[in-house]
Amino acid sequence: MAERDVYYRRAKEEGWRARSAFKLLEIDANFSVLQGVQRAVDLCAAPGSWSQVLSRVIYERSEKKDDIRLIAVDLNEMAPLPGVIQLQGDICSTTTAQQIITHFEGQKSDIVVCDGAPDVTGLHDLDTMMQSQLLTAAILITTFVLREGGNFVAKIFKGGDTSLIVAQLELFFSYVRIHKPPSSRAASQEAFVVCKGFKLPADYVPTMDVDADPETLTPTTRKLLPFLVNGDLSGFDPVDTETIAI
Ligand SMILES: C[S@@+](CC[C@H](N)C(=O)[O-])C[C@H]1O[C@@H](n2cnc3c(N)ncnc32)[C@H](O)[C@@H]1O
Repeated sequence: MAERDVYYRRAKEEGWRARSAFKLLEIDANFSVLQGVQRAVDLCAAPGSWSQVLSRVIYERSEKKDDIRLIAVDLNEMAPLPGVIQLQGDICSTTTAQQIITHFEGQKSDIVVCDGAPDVTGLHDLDTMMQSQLLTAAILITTFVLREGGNFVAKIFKGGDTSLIVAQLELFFSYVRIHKPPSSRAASQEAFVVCKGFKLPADYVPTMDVDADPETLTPTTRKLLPFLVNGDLSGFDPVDTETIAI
């Protein structure tokens, strides 16, 4: 039986909505990203197998079950899951970031995960570019909603500018790894970034407004935003890079 069928069958047997559940379970088994998590944001969540994993693992491990908050966001509607607040929206929109914050009642999340994938065209470069736009949106939302020290897991397409993605994430996380779980099909260009130890650089003020008037941004945000959005390093020099090191 082909490898993918094993995961597909196991997903059916164990009640997961998609075989993707095993990817997050395997990432957690390797990196303990769900340890101690009470609040979680699942970006690009439909049909909901990662939300199921978050819900099951967090409820199983938590001693303060009343204090658990899980938010799932997707463009598409998703069948309800007990204990999961659902937002139907675009992760590239400022409104989505604001709605997440509202649902957490001012508190921040312990983890943000994003398994987002654009509609694949089969054109490798285009697919990789659209995927990295989703990843950028996920990083920008994360700068609003993740607590200091929190974790981030997101899908990437390998073969894009992986080193640029890692450089972007290292601005915000003390630990960044690229990982391909065994349940991710070998032929797929998909992999995951696993990041821990979130910290906003000093003077970085979160924004989703990638076209913001530079004059309205703090100096650090003004320098980092072009880099985050399109990898433009022209605003950097070695001194600047040291200044923003976290
Ligand atoms: C691979 S599926 C996610 C599977 C999910 N992690 C699970 O385990 O069930 C990718 C999802 O990304 C969503 N998506 C793509 N672009 C999006 C965007 N801009 N905003 C929100 N969701 C998006 C799609 O609607 C799709 O449901």
